[in-house]
Amino acid sequence: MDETERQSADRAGDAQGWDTAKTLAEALPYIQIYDRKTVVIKYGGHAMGESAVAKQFAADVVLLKLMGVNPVVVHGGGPQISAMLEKAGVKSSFVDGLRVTDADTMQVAEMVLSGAVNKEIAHWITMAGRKADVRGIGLSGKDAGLLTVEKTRRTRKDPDSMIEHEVDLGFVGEPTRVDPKLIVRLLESDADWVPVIAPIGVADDGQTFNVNADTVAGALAGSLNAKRMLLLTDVPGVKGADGEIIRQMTVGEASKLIEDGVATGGMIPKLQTAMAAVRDGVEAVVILDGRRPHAMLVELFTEHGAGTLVKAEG
Ligand SMILES: Nc1ncnc2c1ncn2[C@@H]1O[C@H](COP(=O)(O)OP(=O)(O)O)[C@@H](O)[C@H]1O
Ligand SMILES: CC(=O)N[C@@H](CCC(=O)OP(=O)(O)O)C(=O)O
Repeated sequence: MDETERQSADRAGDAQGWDTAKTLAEALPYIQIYDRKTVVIKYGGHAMGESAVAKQFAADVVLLKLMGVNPVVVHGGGPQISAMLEKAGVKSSFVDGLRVTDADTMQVAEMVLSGAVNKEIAHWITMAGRKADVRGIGLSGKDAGLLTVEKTRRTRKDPDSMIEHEVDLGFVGEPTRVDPKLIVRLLESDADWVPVIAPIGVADDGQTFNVNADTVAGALAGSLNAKRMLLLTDVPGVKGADGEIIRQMTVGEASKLIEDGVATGGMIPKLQTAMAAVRDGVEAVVILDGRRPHAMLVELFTEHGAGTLVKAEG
């Protein structure tokens, strides 16, 4: 509290201040667990919603940084790409939650992801952290050779002939190599830098690819040996067959949800990413509602947690 606030505060009825202090004190064990640990945060396009919500997200990221966590933000922007494509009169379709990406779509996707969305999030982090010199740094998988990809292959069985044929997704890629040197340098620096990464990758021949943002977050979390990966989306967690949110599940249970068709659309790459990240050594992945103010803080710093946690078997 600064001096002006102190003068105007109603000191007699300040029970709220004591509650706040109690909450902070109770967070101490969790603050120590995450001290100087890397937490990869995937911020989905659906979670961004209105700018007030996104600004609140940026403020929470700054708070995490000042509490000693090393947040790395990977963002999506699916709905924002769709809106821009619609304006341009370009039709878009999805296969298993992945956008079929022709050359025109690729151009729009990169413009929206690396241009508009990336710079906006990095800027809001810088704005929210300016008094403490916390700075957002906007990058994409193209910068410093961060993300190498190869073309994603998908096959489908024709229901009549039962013959498998390839579905061409165009310029959709999946990570083959992550070179996290630049990110590690940024995190190790004494400066409070927060990397913000757009999900664009480059193939060995130099071609630019559109990559699902969950997949990028997972690959990066694995290569950084992150303590946690948080997937912020527009649902309170993963729903089971009964429609209830599942609080915790193993990698095997996550796989079964996809097999049984309980997880569909965008939830498929999310769960596949969570499973791969856990197998790569990320301690746990949490899928949670990014539209709810302070969801990340509830997950990391309270005993309740938020959303659905995916962890290894046993
Ligand atoms: N079992 C499930 N539990 C929760 N959400 C699910 C499930 N199956 C499919 N979904 C869908 O997945 C969506 C989240 O994925 P997506 O739209 O790609 O989000 P984002 O843009 O945040 O990455 C939810 O809004 C929901 O409609
Ligand atoms: C290949 C593919 O599907 N790429 C995504 C990239 C953005 C993304 O993943 O955004 P969300 O996290 O908001 O869904 C797309 O074009 O929509």
